[in-house]
Amino acid sequence: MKLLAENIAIDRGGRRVFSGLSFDLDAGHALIVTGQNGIGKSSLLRTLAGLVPPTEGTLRLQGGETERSPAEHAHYFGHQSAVKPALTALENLEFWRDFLQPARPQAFSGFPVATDAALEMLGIGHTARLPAAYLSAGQTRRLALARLFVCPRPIWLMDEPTSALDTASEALLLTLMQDHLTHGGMILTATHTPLALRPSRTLHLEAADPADMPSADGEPDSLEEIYG
Ligand SMILES: Nc1ncnc2c1ncn2[C@@H]1O[C@H](COP(=O)(O)OP(=O)(O)OP(=O)(O)O)[C@@H](O)[C@H]1O
Repeated sequence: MKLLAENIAIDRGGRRVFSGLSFDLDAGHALIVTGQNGIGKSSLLRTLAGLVPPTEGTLRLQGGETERSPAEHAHYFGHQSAVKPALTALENLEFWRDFLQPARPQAFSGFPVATDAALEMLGIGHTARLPAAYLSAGQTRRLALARLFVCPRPIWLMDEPTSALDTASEALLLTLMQDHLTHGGMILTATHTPLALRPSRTLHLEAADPADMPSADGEPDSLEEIYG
């Protein structure tokens, strides 16, 4: 399974954010998207999630379920937690389990986790019957993360995934992300915090020229960066 982005351009609010962006990503690998504020990291993830259509270029998933788009193979874990405050933590998770269609192409061996087990796994089992409105910011993020486990999908699109998480939760998140890669999943994550995922490479977005037209260099700096 391989994700291919070819010559992608994205416009937001009538302005070109970047153009000519190409990269690929194999099953079991992470792509860490870096770059200064406003360069287009979130926009790229939202495009991959099917929320912002690219102005130019193509996105393809080789070896995926043929009748489904790359976005339908992906979980988007963005800045908003997509949690309904009036529902309990468990009800929120049951909603997402029933709403989302799992995607399990051949190269991906992720499996569904039961809703209560997913809450336990994220360390918030004791909040299962609480209205989500009563959860702390970090607990709400953990609840949003639990969604990724009740419905297996190979591509995780994660925008600043460590935000609002304490040190222990960050370590847990890293373990879960690494486990996802081990099962043949892919992770594209925009982050300002270094994440020690293996194997991973960096896609650094930067403004390229005096015309201030951002572009991207997807080449890793070194082999250590990929496999170290
Ligand atoms: N809904 C929108 N409408 C218009 N412009 C937008 C919209 N969302 C983002 N933009 C613009 O697109 C550009 C890229 O924003 P984006 O959020 O992708 O950057 P980012 O690299 O993720 O930034 P940060 O590191 O601050 O999160 C910015 O100039 C931003 O103002």
